[in-house]
Amino acid sequence: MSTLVAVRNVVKRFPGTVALQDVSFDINAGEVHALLGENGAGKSTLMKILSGIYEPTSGTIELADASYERLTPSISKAFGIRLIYQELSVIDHLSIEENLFVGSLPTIRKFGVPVVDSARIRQTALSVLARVGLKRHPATLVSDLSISEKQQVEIAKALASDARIIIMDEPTSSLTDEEVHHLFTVIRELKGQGIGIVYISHKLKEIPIIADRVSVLKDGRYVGTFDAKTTPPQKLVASMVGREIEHARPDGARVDQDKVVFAVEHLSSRDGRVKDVSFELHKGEILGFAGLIGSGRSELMEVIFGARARSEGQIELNGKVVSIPSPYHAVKAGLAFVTEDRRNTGFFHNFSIAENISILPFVKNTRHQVSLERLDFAEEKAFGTQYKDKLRIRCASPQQNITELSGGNQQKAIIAKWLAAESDLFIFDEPTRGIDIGAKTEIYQIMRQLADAGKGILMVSSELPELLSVCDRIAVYKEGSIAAVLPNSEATEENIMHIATA
Ligand SMILES: Nc1ncnc2c1ncn2[C@@H]1O[C@H](COP(=O)(O)OP(=O)(O)OP(=O)(O)O)[C@@H](O)[C@H]1O
Repeated sequence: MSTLVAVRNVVKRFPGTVALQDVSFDINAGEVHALLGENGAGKSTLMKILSGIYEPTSGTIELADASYERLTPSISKAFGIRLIYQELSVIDHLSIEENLFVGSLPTIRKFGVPVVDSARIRQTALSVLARVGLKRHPATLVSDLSISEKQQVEIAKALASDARIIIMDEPTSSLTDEEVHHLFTVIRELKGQGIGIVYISHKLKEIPIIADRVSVLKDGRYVGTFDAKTTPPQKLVASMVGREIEHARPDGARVDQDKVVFAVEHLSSRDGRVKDVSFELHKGEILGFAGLIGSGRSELMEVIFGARARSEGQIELNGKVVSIPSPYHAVKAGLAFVTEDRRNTGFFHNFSIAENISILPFVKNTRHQVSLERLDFAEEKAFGTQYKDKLRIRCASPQQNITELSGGNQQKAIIAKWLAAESDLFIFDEPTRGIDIGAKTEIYQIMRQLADAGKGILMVSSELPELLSVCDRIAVYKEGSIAAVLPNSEATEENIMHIATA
């Protein structure tokens, strides 16, 4: 197999952080090369260097026969390197074919004037959609597609512009099992066509199924490259984390069945997405919500949090009916919501880590409008340092802008924000998406500690093993309502899926 790209001894320093320290990595034509590492290990930084977004501090990048000290986005693009982010970048209000050619519309000259070459667009669109197995008309609006179809559009877009290397960052994080299966079929097709795939994932079980080689980064350093099919997962974990991972299983002994800390009665949303939902949460209990992607679990959490209009029903927190017409009221009432859409609703982009963590206690404890003069900067700094240490947030300092953190560390900062607000009821929606295996366990332990301290915990997850290992009871959600609630002792992946799809 020929080497398409080789990164040699790359170092990347940011102020206060060494993101990559002497890292080498290469990609062959027709292979899937997985990249593993804990949150903040340097995976995204390495990929951004390959895309020409970041300039390495030192080291070289070899493309075919030429060697570069840095790539620019145009060199990277011209060579055929394409990066597909976890949060897809397709444009909803354009059609599939318009998305495929955004920024590079092919033109022809008619009467001496350049006009869009619609025939070529249609022809190329049909050909690349067939390559990714997307059975949709090219004129379909992207807003009408599912997440997995949008992802296929992104891959098709890479193919339409002659990709030689496609980097996929956590491509299965929002897909159902069936969609993952389809994606793997597409990846195998692309391999067969000689395309090199870089596959970033925190899901270890995917590695032997889809990858040929796997490289591991730890704290910005290159650990090694292994055969993806034969290397035992424990060896990969050990090289990635450097310690044994324990799993927190609920024992249920601390659940007080007689004390209800949170109750929802006959809750419905105005838009009909949530239909007459009732449940109770007991002291010390973690209640999980299983269901298919799109079954409406997040919508239920939004209604509870006042972010989606309620038509009927009531909510009780610690025995008192609470009025939650908006998220502001939810915060005031003591609710916390770690949303699944981290980038858009998780944090304030222009704020530091410390500011993000300390903003809610301030909002919660003041009757006044938030104004800069009222902020206590010493307290803010103290909050930042306290939670950075408590949740082991990997950052140069709590004063760093939150957008500079790796995805997983941003998630920890979001959890810190709600812990700092001393909330009473925590809603965790897909809390470990994009989170590494070590940090996942830390998040489960935080959830268990909160439950033990008498806080209510609701957890939505599409990872059934995670729900089974963390939750005391699991509500199976289907088409906007709860179809069944199973105690952990009776719940299995099979019976949950059976109820969710019946
Ligand atoms: N623009 C930046 N400015 C400062 N530091 C940065 C910047 N980008 C990344 N870093 C730091 O570099 C380190 C590596 O981050 P990177 O995003 O590459 O990690 P990752 O392995 O992709 O993690 P994750 O699995 O959480 O996405 C982190 O400590 C991060 O805070």
